[in-house]
Amino acid sequence: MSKVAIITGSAGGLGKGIAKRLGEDGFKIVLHDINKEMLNSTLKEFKDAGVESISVVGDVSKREDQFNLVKEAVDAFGQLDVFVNNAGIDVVSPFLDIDENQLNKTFAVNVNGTVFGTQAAAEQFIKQDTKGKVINACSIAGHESFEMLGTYSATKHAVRSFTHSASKELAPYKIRVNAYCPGVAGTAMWDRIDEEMVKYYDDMERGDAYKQFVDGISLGRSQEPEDVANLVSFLASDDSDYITGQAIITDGGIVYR
Ligand SMILES: NC(=O)C1=CN([C@@H]2O[C@H](COP(=O)(O)OP(=O)(O)OC[C@H]3O[C@@H](n4cnc5c(N)ncnc54)[C@H](O)[C@@H]3O)[C@@H](O)[C@H]2O)C=CC1
Ligand SMILES: CC(=O)C(C)=O
Repeated sequence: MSKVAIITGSAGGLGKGIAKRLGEDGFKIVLHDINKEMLNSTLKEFKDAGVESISVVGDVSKREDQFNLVKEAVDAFGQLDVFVNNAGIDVVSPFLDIDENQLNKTFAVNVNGTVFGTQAAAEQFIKQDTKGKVINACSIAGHESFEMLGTYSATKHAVRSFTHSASKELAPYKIRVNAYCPGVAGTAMWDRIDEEMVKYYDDMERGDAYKQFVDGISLGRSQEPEDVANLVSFLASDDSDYITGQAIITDGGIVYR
C-alpha cells in the first residue's frame, strides 16, 4: 500500500518541490498551505500529473489547524507515514529594530507551527503503531545566525533544538525526527529577503543581497527545490531509518559543521 505524506506550506517554493518528489517516490500527497488560491492551482497541477493527492488549507501556527490537517489526511487516505513541517516565514530587520510583533509572528509560524505539526503527526503514528517520520525545515540559519536575520535565525535554532528533543522523546515509538537545512534557494522567500535587505544599505540594489549570498556558495550556484527534495526524499525513505535527531545541511558549501 502507498505511504502518505503531508507537506505543510507546499503550494509553492521548496514545499512544492518536496511534494513533487515524494509523489514521484510513490507517496500519496497531502498538499497544505495558508494560501488557498495557490494551493488550488498546485493541486490541479498534481492531479493533472497523475499524483494521488488532496489539499488542506490551514495555518501552521494554529494548533487545531495542524491536528485537523492530520485528520483530513487520515480521513482521505486511511493512514499517515511522513509529516514535513516545511512552512516558514522570513523577516529582515536590524537587531535594534526587532519588536514584539516581529518576534511573536515569526516564532508562531516557524517554531510553534513545527511543534504543533510534530505533536499532531506523532499522535497519529502512535495510534497506528507504525514507524513515522517527522521532517522539519531548518536552515543554515539554524546552525549560524546571520546579520539582519536575527529573529529568523533564532527560530531556526529553535527548530533544530525541537528536532533534537522530539527525536529523543519519540524514539521509543519508532518515530524518527530529522531536519533539512537548506542554504540559498531562489524562492519567493529569497525575493522578499533581497527586497527588504537592500532597503538598509545605500550601496545595494535589488538582487545584490541574493547575489552576495550566492557568490559565497562553494559549488557556485544557488539551490534548486530539487536539491532540497533529494535530501527530504532520503529522510522520508526506509534508507534513513537509523538516523534521528539530525539537522542536515544541504547548501552547496556555505556553512561547515
Ligand atoms: N528559500 C531558502 O533559501 C530557504 C528556505 N528555508 C526554509 O524552507 C521552508 C520553505 O521555504 P521557501 O519555499 O523558500 O518559502 P516560500 O515563502 O517560498 O514558501 C513558503 C510557503 O509556506 C506558506 N505559508 C506561510 N505561512 C504559512 C502558515 N502560517 N501556514 C501554512 N502555510 C504557510 C506560504 O504561503 C508559501 O506557500 C521555510 O521553512 C524556510 O524557512 C530554509 C533555508 C533556506
Ligand atoms: C532564508 C534562509 O534560510 C537563509 C538566509 O539561510
